[in-house]
Amino acid sequence: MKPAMQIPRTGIGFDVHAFASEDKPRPLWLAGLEWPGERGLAGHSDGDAVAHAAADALFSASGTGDLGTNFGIDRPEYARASGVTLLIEAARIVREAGFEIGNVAVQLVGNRPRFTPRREEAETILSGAVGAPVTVSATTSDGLGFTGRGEGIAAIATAVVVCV
Ligand SMILES: Nc1ccn([C@@H]2O[C@H](COP(=O)(O)O)[C@@H](O)[C@H]2O)c(=O)n1
Ligand SMILES: C[C@@]1(CO)OP(=O)(O)OP(=O)(O)OC[C@H]1O
Repeated sequence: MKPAMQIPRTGIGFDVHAFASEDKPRPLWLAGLEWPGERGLAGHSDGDAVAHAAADALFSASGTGDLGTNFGIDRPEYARASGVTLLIEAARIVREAGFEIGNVAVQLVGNRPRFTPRREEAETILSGAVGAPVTVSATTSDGLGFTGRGEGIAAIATAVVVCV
């Protein structure tokens, strides 16, 4: 007998982190990579907005909450946590809830860092963390808004999961 078709579920995630103030410098971690010479992002964790948006899209698709409910800032173990660590844990939670992950697509919005030269490196690391393809694109906001003024970085993500 033909098995019933599993209808895929989509999810969405969005995250923003401000650049750290100059008197409290931090390294930049974004899309699972360190970016030497670039201004770091503020946050309880390492501020990796790309990894956070990807994790939130996975939680959204699987109905397993969001970043705050799974990794709240009241949890000292997540202080300075890397985005890749959070993404690995997010994928584990999603699979434990009975889903397989199809893919995750993320777009970062910001002037810097110039992302394209390291896109493949980032996609390899993030795909390894999720255990499914993660693609990342980048755009500026044409000089407009907080990303255009260089105050921070935004990332938006979608994910597809299937109940197994
Ligand atoms: N941080 C960024 C932003 C953009 N790119 C690349 O530049 C292309 C053009 O960006 P526009 O915002 O002017 O459309 C974009 O498609 C990316 O390939 C980048 O590498 N890093
Ligand atoms: C990741 C967490 C937890 O360390 O902290 P932040 O680095 O501040 O990141 P954010 O995207 O604001 O939200 C979720 C938090 O729970």
